[in-house]
Amino acid sequence: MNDMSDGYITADGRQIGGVLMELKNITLKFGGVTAISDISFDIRQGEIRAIIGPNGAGKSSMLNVISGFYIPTEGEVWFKGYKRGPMRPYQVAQLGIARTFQNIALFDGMSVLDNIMTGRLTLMKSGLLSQAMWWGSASKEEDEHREKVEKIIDFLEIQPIRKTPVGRLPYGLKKRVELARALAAEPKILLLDEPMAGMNVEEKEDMCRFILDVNDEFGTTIVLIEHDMGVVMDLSDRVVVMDYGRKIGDGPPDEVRNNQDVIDAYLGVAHD
Ligand SMILES: Nc1ncnc2c1ncn2[C@@H]1O[C@H](COP(=O)(O)OP(=O)(O)OP(=O)(O)O)[C@@H](O)[C@H]1O
Repeated sequence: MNDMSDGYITADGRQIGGVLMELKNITLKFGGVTAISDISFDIRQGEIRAIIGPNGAGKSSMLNVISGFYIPTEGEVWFKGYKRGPMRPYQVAQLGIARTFQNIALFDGMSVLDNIMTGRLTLMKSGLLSQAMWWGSASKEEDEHREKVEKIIDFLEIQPIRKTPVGRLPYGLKKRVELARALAAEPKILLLDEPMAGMNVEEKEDMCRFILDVNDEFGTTIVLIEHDMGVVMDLSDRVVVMDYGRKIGDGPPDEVRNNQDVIDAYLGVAHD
């Protein structure tokens, strides 16, 4: 990984593109608590970028800045070459940013298919009223949305449960449905907040495979927070390491793994 101006080639031969999002000198304060302190890094087209760090390091806060949910106290977020201002959630979705949550956020009483359909709401031109008035064209549009959703269902191998209410599914499958819903929005950047949390080994292996396949098949840029170090090191192209709201490492997994500050942070070495 030498000159990164136009991207780089990963160890497994994938082409990573130019900068998609740039976070410049981000500071985020909650009253007297500084959750993020003057952090800068970029996210490149097609990359799998991880954010790691001990509990309370500021990872979730950073994901919320990336998603546009939090406005940084200081610093700038640049996306596709434009400085981003405050945005409403639907504007975030329209920009092509989708996410999954640490605690699953699905509609338990609705089927898998209908839950995934909700991921396409921001892409739907026809509102409920116009669907009622112009059911002909609206249903054509709905057919197109269903077609896209069926492709995602095939891709994530959840055909057998497409009609099942989400509340009846085991944890690992719920997580997969959440991934499917996020993908239904056809995001440019997919944010995954601890996608493996609470999973058994087999479920983790499946989720790893799907994340890699999504990145490979759709070219989706992926940013993830994850506590399982093995998963992070296997999946990620580059890793940002946070500790006490600061950035203490940033680079490919092998580099980060050997960074003394990172080793100290994980071993709980006292700060000066
Ligand atoms: N909404 C909030 N109001 C006040 N303080 C907050 C808020 N959100 C986060 N913090 C504080 O900011 C710091 C960073 O929290 P954050 O949740 O971003 O860390 P994290 O690395 O994601 O932690 P974990 O791995 O435990 O989820 C912590 O000290 C936390 O208490």
